[in-house]
Amino acid sequence: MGSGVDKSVLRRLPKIDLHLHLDGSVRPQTLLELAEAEGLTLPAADVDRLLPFMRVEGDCPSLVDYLSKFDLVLPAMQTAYSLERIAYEVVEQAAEHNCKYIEVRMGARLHLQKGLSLDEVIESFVTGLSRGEATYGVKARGIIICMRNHAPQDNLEVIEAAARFMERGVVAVDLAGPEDGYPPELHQEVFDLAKKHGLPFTIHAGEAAGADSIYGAVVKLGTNRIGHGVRLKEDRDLLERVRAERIPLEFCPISNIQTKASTNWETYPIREYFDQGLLITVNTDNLTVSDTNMTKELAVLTDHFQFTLPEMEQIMLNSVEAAFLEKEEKRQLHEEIVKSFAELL
Ligand SMILES: O=c1[nH]cnc2c1ncn2[C@@H]1O[C@H](CO)[C@@H](O)[C@H]1O
Ligand SMILES: [Zn+2]
Repeated sequence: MGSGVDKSVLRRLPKIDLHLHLDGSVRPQTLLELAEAEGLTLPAADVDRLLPFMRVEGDCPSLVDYLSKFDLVLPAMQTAYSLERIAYEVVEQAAEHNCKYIEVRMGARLHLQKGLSLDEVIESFVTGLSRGEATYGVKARGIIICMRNHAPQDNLEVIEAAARFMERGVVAVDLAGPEDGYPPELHQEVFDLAKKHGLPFTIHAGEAAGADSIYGAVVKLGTNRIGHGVRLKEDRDLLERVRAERIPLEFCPISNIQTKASTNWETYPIREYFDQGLLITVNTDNLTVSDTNMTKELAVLTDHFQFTLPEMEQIMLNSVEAAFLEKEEKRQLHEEIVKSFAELL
């Protein structure tokens, strides 16, 4: 198997990661230090022993099981200092894999447990991203997540807060969390408000639930992008519409297998969708929880799906098209990707 792409080349390729959760990407060493400073109890006192509690190991039965991993880190993400630091370190980790542009997402309401306001949470987050961008030269923007299991009323406040940061690094909003039992339509009003503010959005759909969930996101809510969308092939008409409208799919291969969006690589539809002309992008989802990075994700493409370097370049250019950036910023990013690939090929 494999398409003969040299693994050392994969790390050096220029990359874009559009689907990356802040709380799923905390370094274990950072969690240890934050817990120590804040007097929080952890199940282990060193990195090696802590890691199994932070990432999915072996078989993970479902998305709900996967999401339980986030309970461990959230208590240590309740201060301006920790949010700023973790955001900065996500940019640092992206730089290690030659990412040129990343969109990092966070559920603002998950960080209110120690008295921070929504605005303070978002402020700390975008400050960390900009400090990371200034240090590492990785362009970093923020997406603010509404949780599907939170009341729409609470999510309306999240949208209002996100809108106040549109000039300071927030480029979009999202809907995440447990998919079964929480169809996108529950939050129709929330995303209508995002539209009113001119805030684009992406919706997690077609990961744990089927094509109905993607239908809700695309047809009812009018989403700009789809988080995952793996199960799109269950509705051929909808697939055709997503293709024709060039609605990007944010695939996260390693996470998608862990959460059982597909049971194995044989049934994972990335090659099929790519060849059909869907706007496929490849992303990490959660660096720590999924024990991944962009180099590993690209290795999956060569090892299991025989993607060639020019095809990987196309995937990165799809990400440029899908990015929540202004036209001129996209033009520059496009140029940078093409130039770096030309130097490496
Ligand atoms: O793959 C995913 N699907 C759905 N929800 C997710 C995924 N990864 C993380 N989160 C959820 O988003 C919250 C904010 O980052 C996390 O706390 C987790 O509940
Ligand atoms: Zn996600």
